[in-house]
Amino acid sequence: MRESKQTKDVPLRIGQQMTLTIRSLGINGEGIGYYKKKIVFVDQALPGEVVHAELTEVKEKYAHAKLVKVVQRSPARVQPPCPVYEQCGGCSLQHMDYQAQLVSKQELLIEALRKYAKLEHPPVKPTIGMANPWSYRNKAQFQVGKQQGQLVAGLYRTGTHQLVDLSGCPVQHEQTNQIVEAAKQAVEKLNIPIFDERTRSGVIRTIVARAAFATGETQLTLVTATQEIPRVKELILELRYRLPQLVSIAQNVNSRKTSLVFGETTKQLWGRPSIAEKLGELSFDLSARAFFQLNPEQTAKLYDQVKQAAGLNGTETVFDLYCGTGTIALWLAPSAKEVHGIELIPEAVEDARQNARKNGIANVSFHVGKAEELMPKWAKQGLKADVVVVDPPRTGLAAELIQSLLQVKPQKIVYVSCNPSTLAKDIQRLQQSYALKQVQPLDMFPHTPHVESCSLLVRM
Ligand SMILES: C[S@@+](CC[C@H](N)C(=O)[O-])C[C@H]1O[C@@H](n2cnc3c(N)ncnc32)[C@H](O)[C@@H]1O
Repeated sequence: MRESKQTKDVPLRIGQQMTLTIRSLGINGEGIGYYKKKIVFVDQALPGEVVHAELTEVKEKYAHAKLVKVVQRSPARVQPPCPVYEQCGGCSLQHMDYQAQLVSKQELLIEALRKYAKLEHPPVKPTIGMANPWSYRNKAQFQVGKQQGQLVAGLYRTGTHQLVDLSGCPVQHEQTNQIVEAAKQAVEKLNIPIFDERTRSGVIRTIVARAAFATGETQLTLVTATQEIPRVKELILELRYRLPQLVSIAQNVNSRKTSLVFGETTKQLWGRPSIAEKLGELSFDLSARAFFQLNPEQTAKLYDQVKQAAGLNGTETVFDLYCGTGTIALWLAPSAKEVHGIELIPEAVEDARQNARKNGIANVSFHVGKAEELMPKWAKQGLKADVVVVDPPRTGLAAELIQSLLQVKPQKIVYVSCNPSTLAKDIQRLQQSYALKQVQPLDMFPHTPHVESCSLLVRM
């Protein structure tokens, strides 16, 4: 179907079919085309392709469409290897060749910096990818349910309550897949009831499997709606028989009506309360609920980029803002005079302090609070940084923090971002006193549209 004059002033409607040329990739991995100047996001369409698409949603400024047919195919189009790729929606770029994914992530950053930071030639480097972009996730956190009498474990299809079975998920590490399968089999064999959200009856809600890549230790946590698990002793024996490499079996109790996975109470059913993991030179004890980055191989590369950008010589005071469990601070501490971290969540700060003790690192301190409140307060008290690392959530930096950075003027700002748009908007504001020297994209989650980057801003 060609764009015709006939339809020029007729509003678009759901169900309408059209032919579009896809110009670029959107932040959620959809192809972007234009129909009479209106932006149309087409799921699973790739840049350079000509596609037939059918509108599924029409808004004032944009529309969404589903792909009906690829008329002209991109050379980057590949057959997605995962059998539930369409239903799951987690890896929405699996239909794109991996090298092309890396290029598109670099382009997304360039586009965002052109649009919001008004930079004609943003200094964005090629994306650092993975040699093997599969089996990279160290943790599976799968809901369980019954479908046609079968026990399934996986994730809900986006926007629905339909569970997609993720047996053998190709981005999960082999060990986490094995743990999930064995846990399913053991629960099924012993007839332990699965939690049913509608009736709010049953026991098992979620299977959480974690593997420590550096040490090979593994951990299983069963999240239950009830305090007790029926036949728990038999269950432990079954799990140990099926998974001889397990180091830790825990139960977390979550009886609330909530979309949060974990409840307040965790009980150790068998083995050690935590597993040992290493990242670079650092050691970690990971308890059932402890946060740890999901792709350790890329995390180490990201932190090396942060270190390189910070360019420390041992004399600097560094702030690690939005520090989580303190891993960036600990990565930098041996090269700095001192590092101070700020993080909103008290449990994460506790973990950060514990991680510092475990690694014998004394020139760090971690503080609970909002970065935008503590940093100006410290400045008033005379504590200022030479280098500030920020790693905010998707929303980017708080306006008060940007203001404080512009007042205190540290020599360097190293900005770790998971959202090109907010990064570019924040850089636009910081540009009055800082020059953007480089942006290094890094692929933390291959086959997903997630774009992580590390940028260096230097005081002018
Ligand atoms: C992207 S994570 C940072 C992770 C950490 N740097 C790492 O590498 O593991 C963002 C963190 O910022 C924290 N956070 C959110 N808002 C904050 C605020 N206003 N001040 C300080 N921390 C905040 C979140 O709790 C979260 O741990």
